[in-house]
Amino acid sequence: METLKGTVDHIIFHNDKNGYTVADFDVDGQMVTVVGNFEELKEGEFLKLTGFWKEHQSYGEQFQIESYALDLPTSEEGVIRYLSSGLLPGIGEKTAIEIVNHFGTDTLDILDNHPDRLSEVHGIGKKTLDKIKEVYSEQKEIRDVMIQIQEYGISSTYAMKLYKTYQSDTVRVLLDNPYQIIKDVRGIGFKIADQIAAQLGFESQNPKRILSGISFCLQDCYARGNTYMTEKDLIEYSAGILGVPKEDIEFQLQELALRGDVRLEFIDDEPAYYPSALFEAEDNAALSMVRLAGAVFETQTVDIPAMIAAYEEDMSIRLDNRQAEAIETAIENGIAIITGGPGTGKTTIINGIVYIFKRLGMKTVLAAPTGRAAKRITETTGEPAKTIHRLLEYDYSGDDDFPSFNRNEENPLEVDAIILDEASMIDIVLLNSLLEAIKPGTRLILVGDADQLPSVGPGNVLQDLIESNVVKVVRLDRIYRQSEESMISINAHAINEGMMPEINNQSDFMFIRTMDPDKVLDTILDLVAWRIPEKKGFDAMKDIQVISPIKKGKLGVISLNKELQEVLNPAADYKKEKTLGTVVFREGDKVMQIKNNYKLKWEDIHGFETGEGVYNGDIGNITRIDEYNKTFEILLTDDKKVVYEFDQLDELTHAYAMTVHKSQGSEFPVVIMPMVGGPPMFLNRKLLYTAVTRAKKMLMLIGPQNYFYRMVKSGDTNERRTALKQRIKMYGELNV
Ligand SMILES: Nc1ncnc2c1ncn2[C@@H]1O[C@H](COP(=O)(O)OP(=O)(O)OP(=O)(O)O)[C@@H](O)[C@H]1O
Repeated sequence: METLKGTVDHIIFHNDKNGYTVADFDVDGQMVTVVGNFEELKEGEFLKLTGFWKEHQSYGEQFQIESYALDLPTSEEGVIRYLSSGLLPGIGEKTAIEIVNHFGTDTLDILDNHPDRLSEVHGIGKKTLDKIKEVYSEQKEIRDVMIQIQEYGISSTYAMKLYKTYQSDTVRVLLDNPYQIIKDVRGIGFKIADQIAAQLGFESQNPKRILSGISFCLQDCYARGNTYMTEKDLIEYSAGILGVPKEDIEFQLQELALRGDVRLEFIDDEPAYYPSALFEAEDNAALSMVRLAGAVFETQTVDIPAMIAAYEEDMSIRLDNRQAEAIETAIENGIAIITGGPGTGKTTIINGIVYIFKRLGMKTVLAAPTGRAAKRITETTGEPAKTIHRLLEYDYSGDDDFPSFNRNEENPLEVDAIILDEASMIDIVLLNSLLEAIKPGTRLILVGDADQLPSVGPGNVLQDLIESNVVKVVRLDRIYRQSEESMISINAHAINEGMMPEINNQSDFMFIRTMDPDKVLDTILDLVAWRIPEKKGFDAMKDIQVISPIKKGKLGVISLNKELQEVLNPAADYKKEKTLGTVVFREGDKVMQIKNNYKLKWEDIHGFETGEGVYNGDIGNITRIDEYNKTFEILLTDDKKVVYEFDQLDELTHAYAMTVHKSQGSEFPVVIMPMVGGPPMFLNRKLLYTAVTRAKKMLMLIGPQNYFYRMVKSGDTNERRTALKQRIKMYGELNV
């Protein structure tokens, strides 16, 4: 390792997201290029850099920075360069020389301790002096704090993040409770805070450490979809992570419960802990469910069979008994659940309910947990559907994990009925928010496929509701989309029942058997880029979607995206590119929005319509990268043009391939999926069933057949620890 001392002369490049910076650095008048990760670097700063020299293919010799610290120059020449670097307002080279001529090597000491003496120098008036004093003292504070925290061995990147949050309080906060930074500083989790604490000399049995470690374990539990952890599991897990005796965990758990951070409950006679917010969500949701389900509607005056008959006539179909029962149940009850596999008529029933409610003069809204799903429902029903976040008027300023909404108990939705499609995707927190905004007398109809993967967020909502036996459930079981040539629906139903489907490569459900992962990859690339577009006329970008059960590895989404980009949109001189970390975004790329952004503006390219809101799962193509304005232009599949700033790039990912979880709620003409091996916890029947049901016209599975077989036979090993079912039963029995 070497050290360099000098002034930041010019920042050539800075990536706001990961801090990657390239700069010209002035070492005693000699310019060198330095590269490294900086939270924020200012031109003019004097730094001590530690790192090593390396040769870059195109740019020659560069200094790669491992760590840095703010420092001060010692030579007169260095001080002149430092003062005139632009860091201090009103000081150019001429004034800097005059200052140093006057004070010599004491200059910085004068600035630190007797800044008023600067007025002795010709050309520095009161205004300039005041400004210099202000900026210099800010600089000094940053320098002092940074020097102090870096002495504890905290890396420069974290040191700057900490300083930005706490400023002059940084050291005090760190010494008092380094675990506090997990809550306050974005991007710092338990593991980093724990390392910092160790460097500060915190013992492993320090109560603050144990409290924070338990919270981390609980958080990890709900990141896996559970709402609680049994006491036994939580103690074992925490003791393992923290490396302390179980008794220490038990003791601090009581402390957390006393503080109200966690909630102790007995579930099936076993003690269990919830993060308090999740307990509230689950318990409130259960209570609201029971209350809504208990609503009685006067429907004697409504001739339901006649209304159904009118709908049948208008649509020229004949509903089967279950379908008719589904509509009746929705009309007669406060809550109804309508569940069924693909092609069993869920959309047909939604249309029927909307049709009848309209005739009854009822105000009805359609909603879905994701933007993609809402869009699809709008397309299939012809009725406008909203995301739940939109419906409830999401408050942007809040925390994404526990969102707050303008529609709530005090300001409920003024509607007569809410139909929620893709209900399997709703998590417990969002369900609770929705229920809070529903006033008595409003009907709630949940439509979905209970056999699909549960929500990404915590809870197992749809299945728990069904199993509670308190809410009315109708299961649609007859498949209508079953024309002779369509094996996708038939096979999806077979998979769902744990039976090996019939595979006949003449149908729309195909399986290509290949053992070698390299071959699987080659086949996918060949199919997407050439064979399917040429032989079947599907568009490689628009119609074909590759999905994968995994993110990492050769057949994971990250690698597939790189490979598919290479064949579908290779680099070319005329295509501009922008790199984010290791990902290259290129004009022409297929990309996907990965979070809901309700403020992002769009413009319909066919008309003058404009609006706001681009949703998690929206797909489009990069049509333009504009280096000058630092923007990206994206054309979404529904012909909306959206302009992103460069610093919003982390809201996008390539969409040549996506995970099965991400594909939930969307459908594609052609779906291609590699078969990969892995634990049944992740690779199970539900996942396969969800993947298969994404395909509308053609499905191709590629890989070893035994992986396929294992998934079909694996059953539902994805059991989550949730207690919505038990709570609904309990409140139901209490007759609240
Ligand atoms: N009772 C019926 N008689 C005749 N055709 C029906 C009947 N019910 C549904 N269909 C037809 O079956 C097809 C599938 O129905 P629908 O789209 O409502 O099912 P779905 O459950 O919403 O499917 P998916 O979840 O796969 O989108 C449609 O073409 C629909 O018109």
